[in-house]
Amino acid sequence: MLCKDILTVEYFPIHSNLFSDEFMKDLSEILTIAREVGWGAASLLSSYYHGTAEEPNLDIKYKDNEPVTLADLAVSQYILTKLQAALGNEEFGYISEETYKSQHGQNSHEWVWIIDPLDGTRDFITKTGEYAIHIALVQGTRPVLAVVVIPETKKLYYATKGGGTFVESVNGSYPLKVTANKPIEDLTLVVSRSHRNEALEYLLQNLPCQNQKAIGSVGCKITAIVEQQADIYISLSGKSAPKDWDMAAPELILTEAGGKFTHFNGQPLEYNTGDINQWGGLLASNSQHHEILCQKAEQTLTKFASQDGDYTVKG
Ligand SMILES: Nc1ncnc2c1ncn2[C@@H]1O[C@H](COP(=O)(O)O)[C@@H](OP(=O)(O)O)[C@H]1O
Ligand SMILES: [Mg+2]
Repeated sequence: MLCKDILTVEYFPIHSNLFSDEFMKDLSEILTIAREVGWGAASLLSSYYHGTAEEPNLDIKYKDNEPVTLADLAVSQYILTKLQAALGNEEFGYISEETYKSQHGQNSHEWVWIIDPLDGTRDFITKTGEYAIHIALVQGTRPVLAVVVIPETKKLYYATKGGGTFVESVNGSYPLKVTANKPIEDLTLVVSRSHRNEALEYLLQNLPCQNQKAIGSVGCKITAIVEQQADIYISLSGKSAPKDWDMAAPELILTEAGGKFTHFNGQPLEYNTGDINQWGGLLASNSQHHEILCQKAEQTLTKFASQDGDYTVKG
């Protein structure tokens, strides 16, 4: 496992030309750092999950109705400290779920790390095992590098823009590609266990794919798709919305494996725009029937809105 201390890694400059050879070399060096940080973070998070941490008490508090534990805070600090020690603050900005304040708005750096130290905190607390660590590097508004770690399966997924998706475990590292050859009725859809609302329930009941299962954490849902245990993920905001750190890393892991991840209207997701919320309907798939499912989701929501005048994607 790659868990060696990265504090000694030398600082190296970033080049703004995304597809130059020099940049690709730098991106692969940055990926090595991000993977090491991912494994280290997984080991720390797992120690809280299994009660072997020095201070295993989770001290659960609630912020905007979402639980936050000492594990979220400790892992956030670990990831930020390690990345900043290796890469500095001059060329990179850092957004972590646990340090972000809504008044921060848009980070002015071209290169911004977007970090969710513990995605699926509710599942972490209720011990379903479905929780993940997300680390994404965004250039402008789009992800170029991603690491998603699932501590309970001891698997780390990584992707770079144009470089494909890989899964790493004690057995080594393998490329992952999704395949698509099922009729729409046979697709398996994964959805949140704990963030559901009336509009989402209505949508789920009216989609052509009725094989549906609840999984905690966006990272766990998306990796279920790249592992071909599921085909589609749908997210629909209500009074609150998922955030940039929930989506940025999982999105690149899926799209580099051949999947698609868009708003229901087909538009790509954007990150670090100044509004950290990912409002509206999002559909992730292994690419098959993506457009038709997006259309059906939009039509179904329009029908729902005509029956329930109160519904809007923000409220
Ligand atoms: N409607 C919503 N409002 C706020 N956060 C949401 C949300 N839907 C999903 N999320 C966030 O997305 C992550 C995965 O949720 P779920 O397991 O329900 O799919 C959680 O992140 P955190 O655990 O990092 O807070 C959760 O807070
Ligand atoms: Mg999250």
